[in-house]
Amino acid sequence: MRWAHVPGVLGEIVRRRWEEVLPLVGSPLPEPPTVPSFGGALAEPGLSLIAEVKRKSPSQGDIAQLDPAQVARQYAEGGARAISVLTEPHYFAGSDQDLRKVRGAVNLPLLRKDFTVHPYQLAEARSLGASAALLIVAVLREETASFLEAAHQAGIEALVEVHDEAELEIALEAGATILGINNRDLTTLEINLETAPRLGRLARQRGYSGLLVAESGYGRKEEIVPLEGLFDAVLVGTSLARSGSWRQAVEVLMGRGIFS
Ligand SMILES: O=C(O)c1ccccc1NCC(=O)[C@H](O)[C@H](O)COP(=O)(O)O
Repeated sequence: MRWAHVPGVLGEIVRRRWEEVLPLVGSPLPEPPTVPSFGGALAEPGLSLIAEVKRKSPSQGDIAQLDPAQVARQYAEGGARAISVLTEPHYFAGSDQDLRKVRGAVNLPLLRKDFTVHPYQLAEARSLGASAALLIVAVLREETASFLEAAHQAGIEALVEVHDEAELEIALEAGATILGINNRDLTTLEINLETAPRLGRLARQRGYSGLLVAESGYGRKEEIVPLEGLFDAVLVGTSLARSGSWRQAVEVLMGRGIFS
C-alpha cells in the first residue's frame, strides 16, 4: 500500500489524502494567478510571522469556528508576512475554498498547508493562489527531491518540513531552500520547543544557507524572542486561531502591540 511506511495519525491522514487525490489527477486546473514570493517575504529583516488559519487538529480537537478571510485580514493588519491555510478537510476541517477566500482577502503570500502525496497537488495549490506548498520529509522520505523538482516545475515554492536529524539530512541532500523545523512530532503529536533551535543550529553547522522556519507549539512572545538571529520565520497556528482577536494576538506575540 502507498505510504504504508508512515506511522500514527500522520499515516492515516496521508493514506486518506492519497485515495482522495488520485481520482483528481489530470483534471484541468484554472490558470494560476500572479502571487507574491513566499521566500521573499520570509527573508525580510527580523523574524517573519507565518500566521495559520486553523479550525481543528488531531492534537487539539476543535480550535476555533472562523471565517478564513476575516482572520487572514486581521493577521495581515497585525503584521504577519505570510498566511498558512490548512486545506485538509477531515482532520483539520479545512478546504480549498478557504484558500480561495484568503487569496481574495489579502495580498500576502499563502502557504497551502496540506499533506502533499502527489505532484498534482502542487499544480493545484498554485492554481488556487498559493505561493508555497508543504513537503513533509517524514512522509516523502527519499522522494523529497523529486517532489521538490515537481514543485519547481509547477512554479510553486516548497516549505520542506523536518523533525529529526535523519529527516534534516534528507532535506539538505534534496536541496531544500526553505526548511521548516517542526517542534511537533507528527506521529506522537508531542511538542518539544527545543527541537527547532537544536536542528536549526545543526542545519547551519552543516552549511545550510537557505531560509529557516520554526514551526508549532508557540503561544507566547517569550518563546518567540530566542528564535531571532537563527530563524527567518516562525509559523504559529493554534494560539493565534483560538485567540478570537486575531490582529491583537499577532501584535502581542510578535512584541509589536500596545500590550506587549
Ligand atoms: O496540529 C496538529 O495536531 C497536527 C497533527 C498531525 C499533523 C499535522 C499537524 N499540524 C500541522 C502543523 O504543522 C501545524 O498546524 C503548524 O505548525 C502550527 O502549529 P501550532 O501553532 O502548534 O498550531
